[in-house]
This record gives sequence, C-alpha cells and structure tokens, in this order.
Amino acid sequence: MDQFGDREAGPPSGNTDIQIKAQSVEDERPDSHAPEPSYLFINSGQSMFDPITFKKGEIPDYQKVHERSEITIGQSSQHHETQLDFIFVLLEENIITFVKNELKRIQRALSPDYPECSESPGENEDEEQRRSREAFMKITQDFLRKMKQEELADCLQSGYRQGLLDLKTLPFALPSEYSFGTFLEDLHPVKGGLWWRGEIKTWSEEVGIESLLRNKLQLNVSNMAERKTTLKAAGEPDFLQFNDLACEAVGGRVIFATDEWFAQAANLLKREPPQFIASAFTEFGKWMDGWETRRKRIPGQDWCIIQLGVPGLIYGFDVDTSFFTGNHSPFASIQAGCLNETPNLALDGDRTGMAASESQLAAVAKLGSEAWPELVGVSQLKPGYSDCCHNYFTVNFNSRVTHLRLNMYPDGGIARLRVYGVGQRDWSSVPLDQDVDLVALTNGGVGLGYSDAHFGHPRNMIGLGRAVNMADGWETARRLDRPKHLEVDQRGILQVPGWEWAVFRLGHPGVISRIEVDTNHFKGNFPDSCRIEACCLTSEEEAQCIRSKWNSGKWQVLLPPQKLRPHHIHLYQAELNPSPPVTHVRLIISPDGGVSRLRLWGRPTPTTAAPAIQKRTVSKL
Ligand SMILES: NC(=O)NC(NC(N)=O)C(=O)[O-]
Repeated sequence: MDQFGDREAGPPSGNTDIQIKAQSVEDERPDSHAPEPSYLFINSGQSMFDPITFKKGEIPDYQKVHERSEITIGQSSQHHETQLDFIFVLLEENIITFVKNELKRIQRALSPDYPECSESPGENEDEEQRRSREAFMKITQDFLRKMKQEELADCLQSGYRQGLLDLKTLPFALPSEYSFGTFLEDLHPVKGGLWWRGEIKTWSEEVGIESLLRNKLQLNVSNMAERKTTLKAAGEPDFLQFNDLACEAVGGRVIFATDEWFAQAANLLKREPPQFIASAFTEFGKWMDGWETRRKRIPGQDWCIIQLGVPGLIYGFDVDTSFFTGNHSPFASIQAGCLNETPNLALDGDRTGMAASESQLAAVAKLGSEAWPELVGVSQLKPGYSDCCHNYFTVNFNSRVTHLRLNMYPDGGIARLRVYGVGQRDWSSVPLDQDVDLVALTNGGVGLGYSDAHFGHPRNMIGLGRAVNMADGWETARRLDRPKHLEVDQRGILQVPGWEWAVFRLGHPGVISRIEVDTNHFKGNFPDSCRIEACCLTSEEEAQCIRSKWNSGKWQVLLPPQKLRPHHIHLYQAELNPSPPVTHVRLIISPDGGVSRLRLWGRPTPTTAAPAIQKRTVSKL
C-alpha cells in the first residue's frame, strides 16, 4: 500500500504539484505540427499521480466534468477557462482523496487500540511527500484546536499516539498551563532516565515513556556497550578504589560558594556521572551538570567550601571537568581543614543564578580557609573532553580532614570533585560494650580488592542506609563457567565451580558477632549462596596480600555457605563460627550476582596488635 493511500482510492497526492498532459490552445489548431502532447503545469515538481494524456485531436471524456461542474464545451474563447475548470475539478478530487486517506490514517494513529508502529511512513516516501503530510498535520492540528480538542492536537503535534503516555500516571503534577506537547518536547533521554526541567527522572518504564521514546522520538537511548575492564585501567591511580568521602550519598555537602551563576556547586558532589544535554538551557545560560561560575568581571577568584560526609584521610582527588569545554576552570587548587565544630553554613534550594551574600561571606571568613594547608597546589586542569576530563591528584597528607576548599582560577566550570580516602572515626567516643558495624564506610571500613565489579563496585556495600537501587550495590557479571545444566546439593546450594569475592579492611579490629547480607533490589540476579572469611593482618601482611591478589592462607571461615534469597535482608548470628578479633573480611558469592549491603556488627577490640588499622595505609591496591 502506498503510504498516501490506495492507488485505486484516488491519486495519492498530498502536494499541490500537479502535472497534467493536456492540449494546448495551439494544439487545437488543425495546422498544428506539434508531434507530442504539451504539458500544463500547476506548480513544478514531481507528479504524484499518472499524467492524463490527450492525443492530438482527441476529445477528452468530459462527461464526469460536465456532470459535476456544468462546464459547456465548444466555444473556443471559453476553452482555456474550461480546461482550467477541468483541472480544478480533478484537483479537488485529488485533494479530497488525499485528505480522506490522511484523516483515516491520523484517526488510526490517534486510536489507543491500534497496533503500535503499523502506520509508519513508507520507505519510499520522498521529501515532498513528507512535507505534504506534515503540512496537512499542521492544518489538522489547527482545526482540532478550533474544535477545542487540545489533547488530540497536542498528541498530533508531538507525533505521539494518545494513550501511549497517560499523563495521569505521571508521579508528579504538570503545571496547569503546560501542554502535553510541550512536556514531551522538554524530555531528553539521558543515562539512567529522562531529563526533565533540570532533573533526571527515572520513572520511564512505569509510564511508558521508554517505549514512547523508542517508537516515537526515534531516539537511541541505549548507546553501544563500552568494554569495561574489571580491574583498573592503565594510567588510573590506585586511590580510585577507596571511598568517595565527599559524595552526597555519604552526606557530603557544599556549604559555601562565591558564585553559582550557570550551575550550582552542589552538583560537584552528585553520585551519578556528569551528563550533557545539548538542548538544555536555563534562564541563566546553558544547563551544565557541575559547578559553573559566571565569567568574572570583578577582582578575585571563585572558591567553595565542602563539608565531607565522612571525615578521614585523603589519598587522592579526581577533579572531573567532563563536558566543560570552552568554559572549564583552567586552574584549581585544593586546601584542607580539620574543624572541631561544624560551621553554621548551608546552601539551600536551587542556587543557579546566585552568588554569595555579604552575610555568607562574613560567616565563611571566620573559617580562615585561605590559610588551610594545600593538598593540591595551583594546578592546570584539562578540559572536559572524554579523553582528558579526569584530572587526578595524588595526595600525601597524614591528617584527618573534615572540610575542603576548592579554588578555581579565576572562574569557570568543574563537573565533579571526587575525594578518595578512608574514613577515620574517633573510636575513643565509642563505648566498648556497644556493637558497631565495623565495616561501614562511616566507621573507616574500606574495600581492598575484588574479583569482578562489572555492574557495581563492592564499596557500595558499605555505604549508608539501604541501597536505593541495583546500581547502589556490588554486582558482578554472570560467570561464563556456569555448568550448562545446574545441580544442587541436599541444602539446595548450587554446585558450581566459580565464585566472586570482595575483601574489606574493617574500620577497627573487632569481634564480629552478627552479619547482615542484604540482596535488596537483586531479584533475578541475587547470588545463589555466600560465605564470609576473616583474618587478622598486620599492615605488612596486608601489603603482601594485595600484591598476591588476596591468595593468602590466613583466611578462616566466619560464616559457612548460606543459601541466599532474592531482595532480602539475611541476618546471621547463630550461624557464625567463633572467631578471635579480626581486621579483614572476604565476602565470597557463588556463582555470581549482586549484594547491596554487608553489615558486620561487633565490638571493637583494643588495638595493641592490629597495625593495619588506624595507621595510614601505604599499600598499593
Ligand atoms: N555556552 C556556554 O556554555 N556559555 C557559558 N556557560 C554557560 N553554562 O552558559 C560561558 O560563557 O561559560
């Protein structure tokens, strides 16, 4: 079927381009020698239906024309006019047929019951046909609006089928004056959801926007898979395996910024990787996913103060300038402070378009941050192209840090500041008879090695609270050595050869008495079983284990193999083997899968012989 309708149903033209072979006035003369029919053009261009040919001397069948338009033929003075009349009758027929066919097609497309995508434009549709169709769409929208059928008009305007996206199912209210069409125009697919008015929404599947995007916007929301190396890439510093102590997910906050015109400083600490949306603008300029100040036209340089979520020792920074090209900060430095009291400073709400107030400047001046020791001296930053956006700085600073001052010279943009280190808790305030989660990152726990982290890093397991989604846990790839047919033992545990592991150093040596293994969100990909081993290592032994990829013989089974369940908190106490104080644990899952949290509750033991902890580690990961 032609995309403009059945050929039998009438000429498939949506265009006014009509080319009709007709007799010219000269051709009527008996002495005319013109051998071929001449052509009468109404507009130029490609004909959309077969030309009607009149041979010389042949009288066309005007019967139909007579019937419809009561045209009299005969008088030569009237002949040209008659010919035009005839053409217009044909034209009218063609246009009516086109309109009828298009309206049928539009009606089907707007019907929620009609199978999806069955009405896509034919492959042979050319540019002119597409333009005709679009022009008619606009006319139809105007008519629908005149008929007060706004919703249908909006659907048509956006090219979407009514019912594919039910606005009532959106988990938020749209402003009353905000039309369906505008809403869809404002949506942009980004990694992890849809960008809408400055925020990334992750509700796509529930409300069918995913299919809407695929089928209607024709946007490719999933990029080609990038090959990830399980272990660190060449050139990546070792410190990337530590915890991000400043991330908003662990309570990090920006408490002061000189200027936040284009994009607010809070973005620096977002957990998600930076995004770029070419078409996103705010009233202040280009929307950017980072901290971006205005082009400075007053003395000074821009800076901000960051309160770490987890105070601790810092091993390195990643000053990530992703997507800031042409507007990245050319130089930066980082200073560190250790404050006994939390300063009474906060940045609330949307700070875009704002700068520090006089009172904020006066309050921050009391911190004396300009004199804090420099962890990173004034250093050049590379722009935010993908091959150079990570500006890594290794740090040699042996003191606990609670706050950072990030300086830009003089102004510009930085997408993220990752602060890699290990939390340092003041254990003197922890009563000896109180159980604490010895591996929590807030208590100084840290991951020191793993076999695979294809979808999620094992350090996520020691984060705050319960995991927000699957990405907030440790998830490995499916092992390729799984047997073709699976078998279980008498306990129902899969008999498979492979396993995956992750090693942690506790924040303090201690006796573990209770274990929590949470498979929250891992419903179809939880591990079949897990076991936990533990040992007590000196820092030299730890360094040796890291070098040998944790093939040390010191591991003792703390928790024997346990069959796991999907999306469930598993609590183990009676199942634990009696154990002396330990410094390190290894979680082993079989064959593969995801664990969202690991909690190791126990009592810290006095540190006489556990030097791997509470001492700045120099071990290479
Ligand atoms: N196109 C831009 O990015 N311009 C400006 N920045 C933003 N975010 O609009 C600028 O001058 O730095």
